[in-house]
Amino acid sequence: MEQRFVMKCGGSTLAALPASFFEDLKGLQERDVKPVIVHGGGPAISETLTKLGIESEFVNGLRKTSDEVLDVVEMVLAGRINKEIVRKIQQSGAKSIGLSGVDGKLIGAKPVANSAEIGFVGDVTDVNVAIIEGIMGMGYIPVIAPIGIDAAGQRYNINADTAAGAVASQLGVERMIVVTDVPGIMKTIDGVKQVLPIVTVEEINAMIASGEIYGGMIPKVRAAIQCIQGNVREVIIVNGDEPGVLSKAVLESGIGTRIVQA
Ligand SMILES: Nc1ncnc2c1ncn2[C@@H]1O[C@H](COP(=O)(O)OP(=O)(O)O)[C@@H](O)[C@H]1O
Ligand SMILES: CC(=O)N[C@@H](CCC(=O)OP(=O)(O)O)C(=O)O
Repeated sequence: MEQRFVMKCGGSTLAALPASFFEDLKGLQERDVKPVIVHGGGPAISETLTKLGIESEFVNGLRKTSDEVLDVVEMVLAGRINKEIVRKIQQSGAKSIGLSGVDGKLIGAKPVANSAEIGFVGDVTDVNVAIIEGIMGMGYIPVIAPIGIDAAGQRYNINADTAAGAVASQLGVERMIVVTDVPGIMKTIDGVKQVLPIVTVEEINAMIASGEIYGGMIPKVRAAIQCIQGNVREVIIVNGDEPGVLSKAVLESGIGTRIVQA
């Protein structure tokens, strides 16, 4: 039976993903396990902003986004990174279509609560699920850049973990896989730093409060909590470097960190 999952690929790991990662993805698709990809690209955006001499800063993990910054975010995410992923999937022999949340009003957005401080950063209001399902129905893997749009046509920069969580929730997939540059949520126990195989919402909240979860891990766990409080069964955080990581996450257990309802 067909099984669908959302995969979020972080900018921390994208450039380093080996060809075998995309072959693994193709293998899953052949087994009727259908992916939808939402990607980030934070480091590439920062690099391009620096090259262009445009200042940018993060406030609580979100990039302060002026109109000028927004142009660069869209150019890098919807242009370079999105097409790079589509090309790599196609090289593996699978079919793929890349688009941003602006295309077909795929990701509806509104300004975040503190937009007066951080500018054109958005929260997701709705996801045009029919477009994603249409692309999947034609046998293509959708690759989505996290730019949103509101009814007036204004664009917003959306954190990629947040966008992926919203897509997973609204598609009603069984699982979301978050591919990043660490093997899961780490915790130091008895002086030894280790990956937690499974965590609950309560444990995550305690780890944020204690500072054991910080920085880029925060939007991931927040998006995960939102997902599993809806009808997504589990969110798995894994390292893209690990050989065969996707099939291990989907078909087996015992890889990365699983975030589940208590
Ligand atoms: N408890 C934790 N376990 C693992 N990584 C953590 C933890 N808390 C914070 N992090 C940080 O989160 C980073 C991943 O987030 P980020 O750099 O934003 O990646 P991505 O580009 O994949 O979204 C890790 O590299 C690590 O520095
Ligand atoms: C609002 C906001 O911060 N948007 C992010 C979008 C990209 C992203 O989230 O990329 P990663 O997954 O690689 O971090 C940014 O501008 O960097």
